Amino acid sequence: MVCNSNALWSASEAEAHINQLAQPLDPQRDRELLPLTQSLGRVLADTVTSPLDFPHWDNSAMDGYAVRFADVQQCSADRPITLAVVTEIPAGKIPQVSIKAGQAARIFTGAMVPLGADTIVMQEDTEREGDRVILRQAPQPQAFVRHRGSFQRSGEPLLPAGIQLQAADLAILAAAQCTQVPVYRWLRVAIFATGDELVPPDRPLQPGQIVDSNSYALAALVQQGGALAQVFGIVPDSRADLRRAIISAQESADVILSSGGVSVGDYDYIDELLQDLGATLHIRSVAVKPGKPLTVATLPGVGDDRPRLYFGLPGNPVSSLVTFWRFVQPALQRLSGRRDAGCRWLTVPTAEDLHSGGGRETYVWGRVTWPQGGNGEEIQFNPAPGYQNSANLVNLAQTNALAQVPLGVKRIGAGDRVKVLLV
Ligand SMILES: Nc1nc2c(c(=O)[nH]1)N[C@H]1C(S)=C(S)[C@@H](COP(=O)(O)OP(=O)(O)OC[C@H]3O[C@@H](n4cnc5c(N)ncnc54)[C@H](O)[C@@H]3O)O[C@H]1N2
Ligand code: MOO
Ligand SMILES: [Mg+2]
Repeated sequence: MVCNSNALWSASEAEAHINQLAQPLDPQRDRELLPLTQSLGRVLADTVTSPLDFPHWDNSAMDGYAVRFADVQQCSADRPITLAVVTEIPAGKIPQVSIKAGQAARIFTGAMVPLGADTIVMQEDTEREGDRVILRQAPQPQAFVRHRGSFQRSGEPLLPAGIQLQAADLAILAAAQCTQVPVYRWLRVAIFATGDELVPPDRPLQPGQIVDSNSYALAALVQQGGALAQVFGIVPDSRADLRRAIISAQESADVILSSGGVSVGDYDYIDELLQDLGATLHIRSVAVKPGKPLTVATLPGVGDDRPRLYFGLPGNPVSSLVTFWRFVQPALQRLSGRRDAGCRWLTVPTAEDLHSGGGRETYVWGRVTWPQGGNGEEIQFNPAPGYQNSANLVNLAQTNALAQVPLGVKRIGAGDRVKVLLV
């Protein structure tokens, strides 16, 4: 089935349509429980609720003395107050006595505040004489007490579903004794490269041949994005081989990425085969440069009823990566259950003039650089030096941003601000 797929889509229309097609994994069905130590980078499938109050009990934020505020509120340099130190409470020990009028407890950071005391005085503000402590200034009431539940109450949500777990999140899960973490299963992404001219990197090149570099870039991007890359390798420009590759990808993956074979050449078979296989073709070309031929289709699931999302990326190495960054990456994030799915844009000055033909939204590849020291430099975009051509992967190395020259704009001058996609 073909649905308005012959239109030339604008980038934002294509993005919105892909967003609708990319339905997230099911948080119930598509989940696994993982040990905490294996959950870094995975996407939380459920809200995690705190089983505990944070802090778990009133405790001291300082090394010093636990006192009763009523005893010391009047004290000053002229009227120092002396309290009897009746006990010592290190961290991890349960206070053995409660503090009565005229008494104090020696206490350390993280230790439980004893009954009777309500205020901590840091030791730098005290003088110790034997088993007595002298105060010459009044503390604030409840000073340096970290109260039970003041950070978070038990039963309240600690972490929301859909976040990609980072170091600080693991710390919270550990503190909440959540040792088995509910995460979305890996999203499975099949990748294959099409073209009779392609060979793997370890084969001697014959005239007319080039190395399949796209498979390596795409697999790396899929892995970086937190999905499982299933690399199928090189498929020749043959209908039968391509058909077999698509069917086996349909059996094993949630998303299928191919590169090459989506333009108008006699050996560009992808769209025709997708139609033969019952796919719905949504998008066939987008007004972006590089990357105009971009096929987006849905295929029926094999083995389960989840539709497979198919991206036929253009073969040119830069086009293939740029369309991944602009259209596939946010879709994979969304499919993986991420609540923050989407492109990350920033507006920064460009260090050099940027050019476009004006007929397509154009992406200039390069680097956003951050100032190294506080010497007044600004964050800026630097286009990659050398020839910006969709077949030139040499100057694509170390790209971390694509500057967007909007449709109809032919030049953005050095020093002017430009919208960049962080990749
Ligand atoms: N008559 C027209 N020709 C072309 C158009 C057009 O609108 N009309 N569009 C051009 C644009 S723009 C692009 S981008 C390419 C896209 O072509 P395909 O997606 O069909 O890709 P192929 O033809 O298979 O290959 C294009 C190019 O890329 C090299 N390639 C392919 N696969 C890989 C790989 N895995 N690793 C590295 N390099 C690869 C391939 O050798 C070709 O040089 O179409 C234009 N043509
Ligand atoms: O879009 Mo093609 O990617 O210009 O070479
Ligand atoms: Mg072609």
